[in-house]
Amino acid sequence: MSEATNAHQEQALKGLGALLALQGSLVAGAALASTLAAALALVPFFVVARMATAIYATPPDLDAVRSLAFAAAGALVVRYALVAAANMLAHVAAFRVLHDLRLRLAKKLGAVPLSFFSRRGAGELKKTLLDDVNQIEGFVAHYFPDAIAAFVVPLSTAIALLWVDWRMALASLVMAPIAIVAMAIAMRDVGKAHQHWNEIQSRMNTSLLEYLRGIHVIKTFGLTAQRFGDLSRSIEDGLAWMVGFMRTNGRGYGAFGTLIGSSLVVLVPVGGWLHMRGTLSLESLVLFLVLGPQLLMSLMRLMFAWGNVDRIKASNTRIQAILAVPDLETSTGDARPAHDGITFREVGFRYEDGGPEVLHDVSFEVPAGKVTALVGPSGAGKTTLVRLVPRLWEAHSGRVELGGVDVRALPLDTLLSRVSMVFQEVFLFHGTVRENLRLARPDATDEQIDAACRAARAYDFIQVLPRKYDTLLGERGARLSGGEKQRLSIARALLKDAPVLLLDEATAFADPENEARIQEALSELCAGRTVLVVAHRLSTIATADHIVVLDGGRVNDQGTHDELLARSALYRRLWKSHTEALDWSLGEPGPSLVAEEVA
Ligand SMILES: Nc1ncnc2c1ncn2[C@@H]1O[C@H](COP(=O)(O)OP(=O)(O)OP(=O)(O)O)[C@@H](O)[C@H]1O
Repeated sequence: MSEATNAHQEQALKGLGALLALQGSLVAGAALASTLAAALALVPFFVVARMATAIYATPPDLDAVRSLAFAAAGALVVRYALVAAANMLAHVAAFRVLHDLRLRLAKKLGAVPLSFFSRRGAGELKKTLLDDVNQIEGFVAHYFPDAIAAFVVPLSTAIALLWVDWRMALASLVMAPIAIVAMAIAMRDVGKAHQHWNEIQSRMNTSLLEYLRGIHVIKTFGLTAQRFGDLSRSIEDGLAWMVGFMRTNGRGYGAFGTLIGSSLVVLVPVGGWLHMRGTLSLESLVLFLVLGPQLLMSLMRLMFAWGNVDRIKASNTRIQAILAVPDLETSTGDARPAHDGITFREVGFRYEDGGPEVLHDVSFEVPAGKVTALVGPSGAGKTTLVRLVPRLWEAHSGRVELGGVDVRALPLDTLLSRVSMVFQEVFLFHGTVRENLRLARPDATDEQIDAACRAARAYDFIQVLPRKYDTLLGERGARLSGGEKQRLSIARALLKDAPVLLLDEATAFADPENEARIQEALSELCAGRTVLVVAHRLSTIATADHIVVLDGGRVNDQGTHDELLARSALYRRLWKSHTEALDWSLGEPGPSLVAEEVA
C-alpha cells in the first residue's frame, strides 16, 4: 500500500474515532453493556459443564443442579436487560452523531462556493449526504459495540480457558490461525471492491435523478429506462459487481465459516484422549466441548465488523472531504459600498481551473440608479458575468466592485443584502406561498407581503389559490404557470427591497396578457434601483440607459441604443434578429422576462 493511501486511511480512521468521541460516554456505555451481555451469553455453557459434574456425581447433586439452573436463568434475564440497554444507548448515540453530522454538512453546503457543486454530480452528493451518513449510523449503533464485544469476550474467555486447561485451550484455538488466513484472503481486495461499488452507486444515483427530472423529455422521445444509456449501464454494472464480488469473496467467506465452526474436529479427539488418560476432568471436558466452538464463533462477528470497517471508512472519508472544503472566503471587516454602482475591472473568469476562459478582460461601469443592459450572442458570457456580482462565482483575475469596494472585501451578508437576483429559472421550494416569499425577508409582515404581491401583479392569482398564501407550492405542491412563477419571484425581489437588481431575461415567449403583467411588475421592481439586466426584450434594450455588447467573453462595444445602432455591426445584427423575432411572433409584444430570485 502506498504511503499516500496509508496516510489517507489513517486520516479516515482518526475521523471515525472523532465521530465516536462526539458521543463518547454514550458510546462507551453501549460498548460496555454489549460486552457484558456477550459475556453473560457464555454463562449457560459454564453452567452446563458444572451440571454435568453434579448429575454424574454419586449420588447426583440435585440441589446444585437446581441452583445452577436458576443461575443460568438469572444470567439470561440480566443479559436481555443489558442487550436492551446497549441497543438504546448505541442508537441514541448514533442519532445524535447523525444529527450533528447532518447539521455540519448542511451548514457547509450553504457556505461553500458554487464552483463546488459544478464539480460534483447531484447523485454523488446525494449519496454522501444520505447513504454515507446512514453508514455512520450503522457503525455507531451496531458495528462498533458489536466489534468491541466480539473482541473482548473471546479474548477474556481464551485467557480463562487457558487457566482451566492450557492444552484444551490451545486445541480450541488451533483452527483460528487457519480461519484468519482464509478471512484475510477473503477480505484482501474488499476496500477496493467497495470503492468500485460506491462509484457505481454514485453513477446510478446521478443517472436516476436525471432520468426522473427529464422524464417528460424521455417520454416525448419514447425512451425507456433500458434505453437511457448511463442508467441502464450503471444498473448492469451493479449486477456485474455483485456477481463478481460473490465469486471472488464467497469462497473465502465459505472457508472461514467452515473452519471457524469445526473446532470440535480437534476438541473431541484431544479431549477424549486426555479424559481417558485421567488428566482432564469430566467437567472440564464438557466445558471445552460446549465453550470451545463458541470462542471461535465470536471471531465470525469480528469479521463482519471488520468487513464493514472499510466501507464505513470510505463513507466517512467522503463526508470529511465535504466538511474540509474551504468556505467561500468572506471579509470580516466593516467595509461598506460607497454607492450602488457596479464596476467590472479587467475581469477574467473560467468555470474550471485549467478550463477555457469564458470572460476576458471585461471592464465597464453600471452606474448607480440606472438600467444597464447586457446584450450579445448566445454563449457570450452574459449570465456568467451577472453571477459574479453576488459572488455566485469568483473572477479569477481583475475585480468586480460594488460602490467602489471589491465584492470580496465586503462581508458576504452586506453584499447579499444589497443585491436582489431575478434569474431565468424559477425555483420554488416545497412550502407555502408565504414561506416562499419570506425567503427574501423572513420578518416581512402580512401587509408588506400583500403590497409586494400587488406590485408584482401576483396578488390576484394568489387569491384564487385553494388556500391563498397558505397553499403549498414546489415539487409536491400546487403547480403555477411559468408567468405566475415569474411574478412570484418578482414579488420576492420587491420584498427584499435591495438597491441593486440583477435580472436575467428569458428568451421564452409568454402570452400577451402575462407579458403585459410581467412588464408592469418589472417596471415597479426596477424603479429607483441600479439594474444590470441580461436583456432579450426590445423594450428593455431600447430604453436602457446604457448598453454593453458582449461577444465571446469580451466587451465588443458599449453606449446608448442609438450610438450602438450607428457604429456597431454586431449590435445592428442583434437588433435585427430581435426585431425579426418580434415579427415572427405575429405582433406579440416580444420575448418575456422570466425570473428566479436567488437572494
Ligand atoms: N456551469 C458551467 N460550467 C462550465 N461552463 C459553463 C457553465 N455555464 C456556462 N458555461 C459556459 O460559459 C460560456 C458563457 O455562458 P453564459 O451562460 O454566461 O452565456 P450567455 O451569454 O448568458 O448565453 P445565453 O444568452 O445563451 O444564455 C458558454 O460557453 C457556456 O458553455
